[in-house]
Amino acid sequence: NFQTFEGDLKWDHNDITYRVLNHSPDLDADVIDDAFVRAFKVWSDVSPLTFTQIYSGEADIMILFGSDDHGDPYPFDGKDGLLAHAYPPGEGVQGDAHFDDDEFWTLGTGVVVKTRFGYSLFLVAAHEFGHAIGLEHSAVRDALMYPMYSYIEDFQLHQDDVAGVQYLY
Ligand SMILES: CNC(=O)[C@@H](NC(=O)[C@H](CC(C)C)CN(O)C=O)C(C)(C)C
Ligand SMILES: [Ca+2]
Ligand SMILES: [Ca+2]
Ligand SMILES: [Zn+2]
Ligand SMILES: [Zn+2]
Repeated sequence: NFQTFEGDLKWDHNDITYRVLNHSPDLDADVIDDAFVRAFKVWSDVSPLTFTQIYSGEADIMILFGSDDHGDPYPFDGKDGLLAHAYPPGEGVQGDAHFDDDEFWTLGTGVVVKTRFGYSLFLVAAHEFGHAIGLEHSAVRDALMYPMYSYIEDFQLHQDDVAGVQYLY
């Protein structure tokens, strides 16, 4: 029982672009970029969507790290609590994904110790990108689109998530 946004907001094109506006100091820039590539692949593997990184101009999905007030009406809240947020498909800020840089961002795989004390950028990004392509939250506890973060070692997209994206695209 996935949910879409009011009126089934979706992209009117399948070749979606994204741009990483800045990087968190917690991880190397290429590690961050790779986490985003893997998070987009979660969705492109089960839909006709493709995600291409651009390095200038306006992309569909503009990605940034910010803390507290970061230029939109939804300020972050310091360490823990709200980890990130993203807007459903559309023009301008729609489709964009923002990550709270007061969190300690770690890898989605690898040193579990670090992940125990941090949040997996891969898992959080995969959730945010779900919103950015039109999925709202799911009530299924094991679904990626469930509203609460939980660290999963070997991540698998839940059938509920797949049903949602395949319903839209
Ligand atoms: C650890 N903190 C949490 O679990 C918090 N949940 C989040 O920050 C959501 C993102 C997670 C699911 C990656 C916010 N969200 O839905 C963005 O699209 C609270 C449940 C405390 C709000
Ligand atoms: Ca946008
Ligand atoms: Ca926070
Ligand atoms: Zn924001
Ligand atoms: Zn969410």
